[in-house]
Amino acid sequence: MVIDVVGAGSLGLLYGGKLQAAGYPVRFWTRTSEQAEKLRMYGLDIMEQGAKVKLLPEYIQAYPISELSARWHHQPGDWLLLMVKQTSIDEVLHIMKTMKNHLINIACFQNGMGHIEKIHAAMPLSHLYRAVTTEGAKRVENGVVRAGEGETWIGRGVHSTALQEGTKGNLEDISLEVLLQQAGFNCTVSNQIDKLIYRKLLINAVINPLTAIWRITNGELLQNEQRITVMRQLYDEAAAIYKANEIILDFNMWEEVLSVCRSTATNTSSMLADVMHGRRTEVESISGHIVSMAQRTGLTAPLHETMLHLIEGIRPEGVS
Ligand SMILES: NC(=O)C1=CN([C@@H]2O[C@H](COP(=O)(O)OP(=O)(O)OC[C@H]3O[C@@H](n4cnc5c(N)ncnc54)[C@H](OP(=O)(O)O)[C@@H]3O)[C@@H](O)[C@H]2O)C=CC1
Ligand SMILES: CC(C)(CO)C(=O)C(=O)O
Repeated sequence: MVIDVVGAGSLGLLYGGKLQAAGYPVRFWTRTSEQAEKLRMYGLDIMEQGAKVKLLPEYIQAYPISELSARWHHQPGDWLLLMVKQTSIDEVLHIMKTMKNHLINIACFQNGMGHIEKIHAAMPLSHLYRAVTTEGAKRVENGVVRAGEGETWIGRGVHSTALQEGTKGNLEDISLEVLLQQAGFNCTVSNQIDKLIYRKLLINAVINPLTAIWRITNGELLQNEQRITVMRQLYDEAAAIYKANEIILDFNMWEEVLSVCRSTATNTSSMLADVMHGRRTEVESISGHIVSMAQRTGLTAPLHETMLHLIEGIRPEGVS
């Protein structure tokens, strides 16, 4: 059993680190040789609930992504956990192009939408799984902090590679579920993964751009009426677009949005973190996706489109 973790950032280090700590061989694939070298030299600290687990350097397998294809052909992995951001998907797929004729079990953890179609086009023989998680991971010097223990759901969305009932895919679902459970994640296989993805998309589309524009934590969104009014307007616009696209969510989504703000009150949203570090954000796959969904059904999404332009407009200078 070999698990490849592509992208050794917050989520990659948390999942990869905990899988390795549970005894599964993990290979980390990093963007730079420097990060791979550092992991091999210092090991990896995983901090959760005030305790620290140290993965010793001699047990760490970390390599630059440029070596993925050659090493994978020499020793194929059983699972590939794709843990880069939406903004790095094209680059990673370009690097993986010599692996396109292989069947690889790929679990995709990205927030936002649009990546599965791209990955499917580039890796047509692979089995693609969507993963949604409410874990909170934060990369720190030589390690990662599990900021909030959440839930992880995995499944095959309707847009993923079609698999017939009873084929290997179902067994693979279970095996990844078990691996993640043994590593200490609250993980379930879901046959409603698309619903969960759309649920997360709506939450991200309301919370992320506003926290990034106002530079506030998720909890601070609820601290005055003006903020809640704009959140509600974004929510209502998205809800109408979901309805037109026949996406029915069973949950009371407005309550869910408020509840996520409360349960992650002290979080810096991922979009705010990206803006503050001058990185590209995932806004195109979040607000941009809501705009595309509106266009598909002859609607408009003026508020989400404005969010898209406001966030994209922060680059290239950034905001100090
Ligand atoms: N963090 C969290 O708690 C959660 C994150 N997510 C989602 O998970 C995804 C990953 O998020 P997160 O871990 O926070 O992001 P990070 O930015 O912390 O990690 C992404 C990692 O990918 C690396 N990377 C970029 N390009 C490449 C490449 N070409 N090859 C290999 N590695 C590459 C980056 O390297 P470098 O640093 O060198 O640029 C970085 O280490 C996002 O879509 C996010 O929305 C979902 C739920 C929770
Ligand atoms: C749920 C939320 C808003 C938590 O911070 C998130 O997913 C993000 O920051 O991207």
